[in-house]
Amino acid sequence: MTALVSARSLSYAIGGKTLVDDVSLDLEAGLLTAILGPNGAGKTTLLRMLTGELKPTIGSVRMGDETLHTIPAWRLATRRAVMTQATSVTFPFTCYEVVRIAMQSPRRKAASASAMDDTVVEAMAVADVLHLADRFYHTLSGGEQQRVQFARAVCQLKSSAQFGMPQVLYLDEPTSNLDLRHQLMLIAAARTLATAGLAVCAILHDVNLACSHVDRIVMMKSGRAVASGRPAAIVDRSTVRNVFDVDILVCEPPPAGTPYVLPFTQRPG
Ligand SMILES: Nc1ncnc2c1ncn2[C@@H]1O[C@H](COP(=O)(O)OP(=O)(O)OP(=O)(O)O)[C@@H](O)[C@H]1O
Repeated sequence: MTALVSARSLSYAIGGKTLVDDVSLDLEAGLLTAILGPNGAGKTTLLRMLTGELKPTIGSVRMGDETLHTIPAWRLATRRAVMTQATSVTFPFTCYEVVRIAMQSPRRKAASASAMDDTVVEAMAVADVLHLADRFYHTLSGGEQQRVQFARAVCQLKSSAQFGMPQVLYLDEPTSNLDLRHQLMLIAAARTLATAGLAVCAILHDVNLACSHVDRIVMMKSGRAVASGRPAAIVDRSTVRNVFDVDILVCEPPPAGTPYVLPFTQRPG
């Protein structure tokens, strides 16, 4: 399969500290990839290089046959969307307005007002926030705000689909504030988007959720990718112990797409 995004030998250093060290990965259309690892492992720094927000100190990111940093911002916005960890909105926008902002690309082909509304409504329905459309964003709970941000990212890509370019969706800890049902809903929505042809890349902390729902996992520790591949191929007792310093009691691969609970115990000493 051809990679939509190809990162080679990415390193990022600041103030004499190397945050990401020689990481290579491919993101392919149709696949949901999770980046896992402990706090401070370099996951967000890696994601920010993949999205183009940070320029690697060493290495390069290619999107299709172009180098990421040569793609103009307006065109990049039609090809990749990013849901960041926390997004505050200063002005008293409604949720509908927060999602609709994602459609306001200056190079967007003219669309009728009703067509715009349809895309916003569709994205809000995917994130289960349609019932919050008229609420002020700043009055929502953390989990509700997170789902609105997911809708915003989905809206950005759906409204750019008319350009016919391959698209990538990046999600930085998209389930961190969500209840169990909405965690499963969001990961299922991400999977549906991947099945529809997007490359989806999500930073997750829930190893269970990743094992049962994603196609590929990249495990990071201390800035390096220490394992990558299919969940069943790389998530075992020794990898989890090495990366998270936690012993797994049971590690049975679940049936595809089903949630399950993996009992953990803290390593003694
Ligand atoms: N601008 C910076 N200057 C110095 N250190 C930084 C800077 N940005 C991040 N770091 C450090 O780099 C390391 C990696 O940060 P990063 O946010 O990529 O980790 P992460 O794996 O996403 O962690 P988390 O799971 O906690 O979100 C952390 O130790 C962080 O404190």
